[in-house]
Amino acid sequence: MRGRTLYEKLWDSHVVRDYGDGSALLYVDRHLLHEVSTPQSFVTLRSKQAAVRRPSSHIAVPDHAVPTTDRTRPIGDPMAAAQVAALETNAKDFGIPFIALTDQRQGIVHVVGPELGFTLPGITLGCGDSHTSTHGAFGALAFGIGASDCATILATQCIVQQKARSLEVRLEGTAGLWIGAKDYALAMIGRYGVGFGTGHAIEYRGPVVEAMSMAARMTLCNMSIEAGARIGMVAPDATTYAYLEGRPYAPLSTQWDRALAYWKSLVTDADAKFDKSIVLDVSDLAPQVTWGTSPHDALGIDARVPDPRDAADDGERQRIASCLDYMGLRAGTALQDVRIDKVFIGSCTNGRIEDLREAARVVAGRKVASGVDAIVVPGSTAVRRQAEEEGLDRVFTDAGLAWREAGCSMCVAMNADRLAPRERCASTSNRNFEGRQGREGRTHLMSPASAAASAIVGYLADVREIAT
Ligand SMILES: CC(C)[C@H](C(=O)O)[C@@H](O)C(=O)O
Ligand code: SF4
Repeated sequence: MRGRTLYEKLWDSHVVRDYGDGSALLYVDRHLLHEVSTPQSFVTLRSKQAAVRRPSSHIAVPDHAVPTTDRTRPIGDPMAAAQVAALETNAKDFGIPFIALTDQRQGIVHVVGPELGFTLPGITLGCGDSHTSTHGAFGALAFGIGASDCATILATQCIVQQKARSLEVRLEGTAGLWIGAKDYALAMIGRYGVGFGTGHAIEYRGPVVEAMSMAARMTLCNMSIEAGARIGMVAPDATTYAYLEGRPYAPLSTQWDRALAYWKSLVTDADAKFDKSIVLDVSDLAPQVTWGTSPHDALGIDARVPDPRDAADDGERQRIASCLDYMGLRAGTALQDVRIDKVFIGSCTNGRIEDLREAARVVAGRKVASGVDAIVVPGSTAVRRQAEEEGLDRVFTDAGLAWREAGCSMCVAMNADRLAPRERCASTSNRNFEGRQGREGRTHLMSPASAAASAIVGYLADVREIAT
């Protein structure tokens, strides 16, 4: 038998029934729920009078619509309050563990799962959220699902999935100072487009990935969906095990040893074949920033806003022109001459402690440019606490950035943190679609270091020029 990829191993070990047409019924080990994508799932469960088959394999946590200001008061926005209350009621009614807004474990699902050790190598993990690919950083088979799938998982612990093709993304070379996972992800999507991963499960490999922290691997896997891939993975290794050991949901003592022995088998065999392979050399990358309304619109910070007249075809010409119109940009403008109004540091892409440390190093001893409104929103309450222990909150507030409670916040503008029409934001999130951060808001995606540098300069900035 030919060797198998990591994806094939994870797939094979969860098949309950193979339908023989490329699809199979898969067992789902773990499932995360948030307040926005699940109300309908519970309506379905109730209407079918179905129970939750294995309540302990789920965790429900509010994150998308929650306020990032004072948590001691009730949620002011009636819709957000209703969503959070519904999640709590649904969780309680069906016996699912619920993490309340005031709980020390609260945060964005994709930050909380790994922190608790709920996300583990070798498991299947579903969540009604497209950025579930994040959890693949642990060598888990993790994918976003719809509301009806979520009801199916709750009731049966299984889901029908179409087997994906496999795509190897090899990262090679040595990156310059301040260049990291977010830059690699944006560069990859900038080069290959938002569709190159469609229908594929990505496995990130190569020396750059092996040297990455778990936080960086999560950033990379998180962005897979922006390349069209529902799944992004990294094979587990010593970095993964060190991260997980001792976490609340991770196996203990002899179970840990048995798990470790199994996890070590979760690598792509030397003679396995990927359906597609690409190599990205990170050596000469500049910090990446987007100029348009697709993550594909990524360029080095030393570039200029593209000119529609240089486009390869009519379709692209029109797309660039309409992006420039929406973004309020003129062709040929140096990206570093683009003035910003807001800065958002946070999200499930870049809201981890490592991201905040990186941003803090840039702003330490400096001041946010006048007229710029900058917020730092930790990805979880645990990240917030850790940052406070390290004094990062003071570094941020001394520099003039606001220090907030954990949640999705301005990544998706489902709470009060949003852009006013035509406001321009340097953002560490993952999507720059029209209206994503507020109606008519203009988003420029970048790394935490670049967003921090932009906050200081007041323009899209090259972090290499202001920090050492
Ligand atoms: C609201 C939620 C379902 C959505 C998603 O699926 O990803 C959100 O998290 C996002 O990032 O756009
Ligand atoms: S932080 Fe943004 S991308 Fe991540 S789950 Fe929340 S809304 Fe989605």
